[in-house]
Amino acid sequence: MMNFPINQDRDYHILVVTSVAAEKDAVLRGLNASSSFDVVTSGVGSAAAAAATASALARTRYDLVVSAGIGGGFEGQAEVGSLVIANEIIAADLGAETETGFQTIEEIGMGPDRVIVDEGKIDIVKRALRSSDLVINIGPVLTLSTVTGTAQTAEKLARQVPGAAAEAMEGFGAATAAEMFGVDSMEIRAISNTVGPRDRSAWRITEALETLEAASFILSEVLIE
Ligand SMILES: O=C(O)c1cccc(C(=O)CC[C@H]2O[C@@H](n3cnc4c(=O)[nH]cnc43)[C@H](O)[C@@H]2O)c1
Repeated sequence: MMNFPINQDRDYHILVVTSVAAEKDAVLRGLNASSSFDVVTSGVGSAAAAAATASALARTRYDLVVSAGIGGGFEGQAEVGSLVIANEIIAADLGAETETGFQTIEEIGMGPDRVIVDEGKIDIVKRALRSSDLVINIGPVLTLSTVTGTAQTAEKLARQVPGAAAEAMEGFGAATAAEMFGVDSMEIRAISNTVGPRDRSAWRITEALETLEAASFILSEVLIE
């Protein structure tokens, strides 16, 4: 079994941030009481995720923060039931509206619009997850304040971030808090729905939570206990 390149002197300690209790429960079922992980529920949105992450990091030393939950998959990039591992965690609606269109926070010179995930960690997780039945996609995961509800917005976001794999609402908040504490972060999203016209009845939440549980089980196995 492959392991993170960790400090062998002590346990590697990971904080998992989920938005709602059902996601936390799925992660906990998968982790099977592993002592290397703490799982918290932040509430929905980037601000809640940042606050919960910072609060946990201020109390306890962690080596890695993982924003985990269900998410929307971009058509042709991540199908319902698959798992997305973020290589970039992007604040896709943080910026300014201009006469010529949306400009990101980075484009208007107000700070970075993304957190780049360490490639080595993605590789370890990806290889571990490959031994499972899960369908894995790696790509940018967008953090939005509003769930996309039209084909037009889905297309706009796909143009704005070529290769965007998924969208959710917490990743950038958790990753920014982690960065401020000098801690690496990742984001994993189990795809419950396709990004596009709103149809909440089509969300496959049970299937996505099963994917999240299975991914969490494998994550717990790639760590040294
Ligand atoms: O109703 C339930 O049983 C239930 C169980 C687990 C999770 C939920 C949520 O509604 C989670 C909200 C959470 O999901 C993310 N999400 C999911 N799909 C999208 C999307 O298409 N666009 C943006 N975010 C999405 C998001 O991170 C929310 O915080 C309900």
